[in-house]
Amino acid sequence: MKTSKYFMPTLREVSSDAETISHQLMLRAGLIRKQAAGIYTYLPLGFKVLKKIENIVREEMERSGAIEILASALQNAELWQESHRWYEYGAEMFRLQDRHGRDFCLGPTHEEIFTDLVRNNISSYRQLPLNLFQIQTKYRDEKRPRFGVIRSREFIMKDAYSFDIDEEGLNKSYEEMYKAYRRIFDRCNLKYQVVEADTGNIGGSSSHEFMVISEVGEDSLIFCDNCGYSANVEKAQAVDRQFVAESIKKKEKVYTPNIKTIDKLAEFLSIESSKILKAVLYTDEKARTFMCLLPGDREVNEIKLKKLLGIKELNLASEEEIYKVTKCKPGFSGPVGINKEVFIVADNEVKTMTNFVVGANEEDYHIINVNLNEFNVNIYGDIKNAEEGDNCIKCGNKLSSSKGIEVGHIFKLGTKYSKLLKATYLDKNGKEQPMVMGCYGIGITRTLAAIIEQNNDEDGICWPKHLAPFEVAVIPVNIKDEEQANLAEKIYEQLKNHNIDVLLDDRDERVGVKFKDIDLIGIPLKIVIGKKISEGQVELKFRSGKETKLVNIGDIIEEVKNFYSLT
Ligand SMILES: O=C(C[C@@H]1CCCCN1)Cn1cnc2cc(Cl)c(F)cc2c1=O
Ligand SMILES: [Mg+2]
Repeated sequence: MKTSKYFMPTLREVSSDAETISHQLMLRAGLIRKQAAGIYTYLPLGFKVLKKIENIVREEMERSGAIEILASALQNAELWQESHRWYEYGAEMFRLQDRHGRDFCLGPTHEEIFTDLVRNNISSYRQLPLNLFQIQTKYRDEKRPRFGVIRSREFIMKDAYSFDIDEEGLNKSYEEMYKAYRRIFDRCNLKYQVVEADTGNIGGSSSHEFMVISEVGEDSLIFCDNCGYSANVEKAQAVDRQFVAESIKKKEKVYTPNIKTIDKLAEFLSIESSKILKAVLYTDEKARTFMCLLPGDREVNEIKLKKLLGIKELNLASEEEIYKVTKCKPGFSGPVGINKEVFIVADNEVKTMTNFVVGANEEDYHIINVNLNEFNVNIYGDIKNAEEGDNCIKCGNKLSSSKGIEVGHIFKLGTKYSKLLKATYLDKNGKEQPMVMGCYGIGITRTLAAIIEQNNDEDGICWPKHLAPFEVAVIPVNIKDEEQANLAEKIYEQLKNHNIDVLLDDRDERVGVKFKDIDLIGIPLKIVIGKKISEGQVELKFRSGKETKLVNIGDIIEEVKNFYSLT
């Protein structure tokens, strides 16, 4: 390919709404262009790398025995009504009607579609296990698309669905996918962590997420360097602290004028925030208001709370709802003296708290030296976020935390969809059984961005060699110099004849501009044709490490093949 005939519109600057380095570089290097909020066009360079990632995914999925299909993006509502999910998802689902007024959605995921396909075409245990996958565009109307293609409203996903006769079969399929995912992300040169994850409302028993370690990641992961325990903070557990028991002190109401936050209260009373009992009021889908209690230095984990109480909708109580329970405005809520009817859930760590501070349910007042006999907790449980510095639930070692970008998520679904959609098979006794399913997703476009997040420097993208949009860039220092231009053309042709994916930068630009562009788009190897031509030599410049090497013209093919270890 020659830059004079190519389409790679590079930019020097990008608008400030590109907050992450991958978003900035994908725009500047001419990989994508924004069509609308959360909707992108992939230009030639971006498309080429996308295809390389897809091929890695395809190869490893097929190696695991999965079979590729391509399902429709348009999905008929009937299937989502059968699975009761048509009304479960609200604004996030892109819905539309066809010319006959029939309801459709643009597929955000394909559990229903794949289950319907298999129930209509598989009927015997002899035809299982089966793992079907696709690489297809997904549509989700994210409330806040951000970070370029990392959280977009239209994205490319590899999604796979496995069908087995029983739990044991599912465990084997799940294990195969787990190994395939490791091979895929290893081949993408990604530094990632596999974490135990929440299954969300997709159902199923357990799931793992593949998290690319990155400060711009929206997910928080907790892990133990010692024993390898790692989990999304949504699900991560830590050892409950046992507070030192003190002898009971005299309870006392104290004036705390306008002190409404834990930190201000701890400072005002010169105590640790863990000596304060934090009370957070929530409402559920039945509009019941209930109170959560945790040590003041803990945060509520709403996913754990919902699971513990079996709640579908959880919202922070409004000022009115708080007033109804505490007869007070927010900031002074506490469990002492409220109506016995109000349901109280407390984190396990509250069990060992003594002489703690609570809101007095009176404006500008708190009560110190309160103890557990002053109120009734309906249920104790783990409703807190595990944090860095907590003790590992598995080995007791100190836990670490980092941010992650979720690039893969695999689920043991069980029989949720096969029961709802009657995807059954006849077992060897001729008895009808529901298939046991798993589902497995990789964000292809998100993986592209994650690779850039982890592979860049001040000059631009530093692709892992085998993922770069071109393998070599041939750059004559001065295209007007006949000898340089001819040699560049010759080298370009020679490389093409050896199946090297080469870009000839034949633009009439200063060499510095060419170097800047080629380094921005991250081509791993530049062959520079300049003054050394008189000694029959050219300069190889390597993108990562920025080293330079003079080679004889006759050795170029050898050198390039060595660099790509193609020999
Ligand atoms: O997609 C999954 C689970 C797995 C992930 C891997 C590949 C197969 N599906 C979970 N999920 C996420 N967002 C959604 C958004 C909408 Cl609007 C929807 F209608 C459904 C879903 C939905 O089900
Ligand atoms: Mg997920």
